[in-house]
Amino acid sequence: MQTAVIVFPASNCDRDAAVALETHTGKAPHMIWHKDTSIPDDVRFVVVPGGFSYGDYLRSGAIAAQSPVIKDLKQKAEAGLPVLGICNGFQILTEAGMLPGALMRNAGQKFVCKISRLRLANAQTRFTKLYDAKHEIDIPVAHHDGNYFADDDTLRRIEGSGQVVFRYVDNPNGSRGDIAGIINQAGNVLGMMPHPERAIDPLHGGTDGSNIFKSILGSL
Ligand SMILES: NC(=O)CC[C@H](N)C(=O)O
Repeated sequence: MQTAVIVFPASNCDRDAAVALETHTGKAPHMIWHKDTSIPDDVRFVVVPGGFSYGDYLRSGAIAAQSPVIKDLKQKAEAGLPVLGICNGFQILTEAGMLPGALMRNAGQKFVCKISRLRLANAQTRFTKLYDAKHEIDIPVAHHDGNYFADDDTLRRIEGSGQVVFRYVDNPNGSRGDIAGIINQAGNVLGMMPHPERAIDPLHGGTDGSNIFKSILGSL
């Protein structure tokens, strides 16, 4: 199955995302430079990877959200293409208006780099259906702007419609509602601050991230 990773200036988790996709599909993804204006039609799943696109200037993800390829990504996502935004990728998807809310500076003002324990807030999405809803999972985080914010109305709406997918057990960044990951209303765009692509091999210290890739790829 053909997948793709979008690469921005100063993406640094694009290779990890590519390894995760190749591990789960047996096929190398297309690496799509952000200046490309379209995503090839054979692509069935896109990862917007982590990193420090444009040096995190202005706001993390704000400049990358204006990249030419985002227009086509938006159109294809609206038509149903599944998209996973990881860390800086999540920031880019919120800045592009593809997911609600914003990622602000961590409450502690420091970069946080550790394994975080997550609860499944919704184990029935296309990205999480292979998880046991009762299990907690360990996935690494590495960010300075992971403090999820949404206004009260938005928060009520996403909580009410099952769009909160992951919550931190031990909130490392001050996110409202301990939110670590959310999905769009249509259920095909997931954004999360933790890095599932860094938890797919026992050599990573754990494989709890694998089921995200298996769930979404298995749904295609
Ligand atoms: N690992 C990442 O993607 C980091 C995201 C972003 N640059 C931040 O520090 O918040």
